Amino acid sequence: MEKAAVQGDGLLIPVCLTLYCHEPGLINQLIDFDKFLHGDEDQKLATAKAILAGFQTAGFIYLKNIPITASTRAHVFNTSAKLFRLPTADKMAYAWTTPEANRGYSAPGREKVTQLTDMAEVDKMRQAAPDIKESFEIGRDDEPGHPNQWPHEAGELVGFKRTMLDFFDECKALHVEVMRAIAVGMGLDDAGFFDRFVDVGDNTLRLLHYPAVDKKVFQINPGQVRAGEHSDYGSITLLFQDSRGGLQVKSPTGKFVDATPIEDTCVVNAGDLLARWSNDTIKSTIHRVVEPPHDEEGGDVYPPRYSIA
Ligand SMILES: O=C(O)CCC(=O)C(=O)O
Ligand SMILES: [Fe+2]
Repeated sequence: MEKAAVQGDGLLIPVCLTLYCHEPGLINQLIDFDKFLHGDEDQKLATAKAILAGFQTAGFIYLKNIPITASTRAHVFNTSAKLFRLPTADKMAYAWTTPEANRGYSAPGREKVTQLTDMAEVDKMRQAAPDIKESFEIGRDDEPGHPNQWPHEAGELVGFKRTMLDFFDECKALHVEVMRAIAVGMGLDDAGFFDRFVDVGDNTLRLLHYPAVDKKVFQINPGQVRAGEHSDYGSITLLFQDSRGGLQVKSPTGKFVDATPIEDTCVVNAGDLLARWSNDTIKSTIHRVVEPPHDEEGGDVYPPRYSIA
């Protein structure tokens, strides 16, 4: 679901991402996905075309009326928060291991998301402005040689695995449907053209927690981010974000614009693979997470942000 993110030990791993903005060339696409799934032929086609147009312009869209219910999403966010509440030592027992596996826990400071590929440059950037986040990656559960790092199910974490595997499956199904919309939008005869490339479920479910952070951190260091600028490496990313804000998308003019959270929507962005598949007619847009745009609570600290890619 998600470009290379660079782990603290110098390994490249996949990462992910999202938008909403008013910059020319970037879209304000809020698309009713139910019209693709259950509408008449005209609605299906119009919706598919809007989705494709969104990916060809901003590279980001918002979908509403997706089949994954609000209560499921709330439950998955709550379950994610429970995992991140574990003591660090417990989480480290499930530490992310290798890029091939791309599963498990990455503690704050370990992963630096960036477009840089020179490891010395990446290390310099990590020193100057580490990402202020922790993440937990889950892959398909039946991949030989790469077991998921399931946390011990006691206390608050009872049911974690079932919750995440069910959500993984729902996201996988939605992924296949969005790819079908792209195929229809492209005018391909076979709406299922992309199915065979995406239905194995080689996806990454990425739980993200951006801990509460002292506002001074951003004032002292103008380069400080919660997650560095990057493009995602895969076909598409489905991104669920809380209401905190901070996600930004790079416009064609090079300016970062806010991808403001919209309740009850899923942000979907195209990744590098889909850009390649489409001969770069679809855009894999650079995005990042910075301090929240609104300081609702006041005080010295920004509250945490949770998202799931
Ligand atoms: O947390 C977010 O909103 C963005 C996360 C992201 O872009 C990523 O993990 O690739
Ligand atoms: Fe991303």
